Amino acid sequence: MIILRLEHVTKIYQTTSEQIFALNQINLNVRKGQFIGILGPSGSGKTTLLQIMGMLEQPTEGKVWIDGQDTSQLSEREITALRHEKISFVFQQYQLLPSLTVIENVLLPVMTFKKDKHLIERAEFFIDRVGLSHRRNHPPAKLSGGEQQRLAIARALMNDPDIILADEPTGNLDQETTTKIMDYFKEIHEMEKKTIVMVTHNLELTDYMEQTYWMRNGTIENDRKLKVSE
Ligand SMILES: Nc1ncnc2c1ncn2[C@@H]1O[C@H](COP(=O)(O)OP(=O)(O)OP(=O)(O)O)[C@@H](O)[C@H]1O
Repeated sequence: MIILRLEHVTKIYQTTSEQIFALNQINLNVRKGQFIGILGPSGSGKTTLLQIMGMLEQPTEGKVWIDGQDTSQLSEREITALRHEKISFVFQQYQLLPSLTVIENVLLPVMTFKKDKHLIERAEFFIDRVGLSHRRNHPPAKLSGGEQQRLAIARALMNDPDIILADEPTGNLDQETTTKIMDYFKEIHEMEKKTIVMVTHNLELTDYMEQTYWMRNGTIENDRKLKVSE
């Protein structure tokens, strides 16, 4: 089953002096439960692609289908609701709220700090899952980079998304911490059957991925140099 489909997606950024074709006629199908990697040089369009997949940006041309829904037909409000229901993000810079504690950051996607026992238990479950129970009431600034990214992964699981979009999630981490974080992604992929799309520069991470694509100047191709599952 196709969970994410891009059809002739083009994204043009208009600056005062030029038009930048960040994406040029991208066609891509992601199957439910797949773990795919997007690789390519700086400026090739990887982040733009991920943002369009997550409906944070709209394509200039073309369509994005999420779980069978043509998102071009949706209002802003419907897009927000669909994103909340189906998608979570993990970023290179973690994007945690510094004034909140670990547990409050995990509760943020469900927008509650009230004493909803079920949600608090759920947040505690994911905090435990990423090995941060002892840090429950600490602010993110007290955590290491790897711990902050584990917290971001716990937060990403809170709304039980079908799709996790990760943009260079290990870009700020050393090799050992990178392996730990990738093991969490592997576990989420295998045990929770989440679909994961990960942008990375790190060729070594492709061992974790079932399929990889290579981007160049806003176009995408199956990476034949790397492992392809089909
Ligand atoms: N908001 C914007 N306005 C104008 N141009 C933009 C904007 N966002 C991205 N671009 C341009 O679009 C192209 C693709 O950028 P994008 O960030 O998607 O590449 P990337 O492959 O993720 O790069 P990196 O690996 O360096 O993060 C680049 O030429 C970039 O300068």
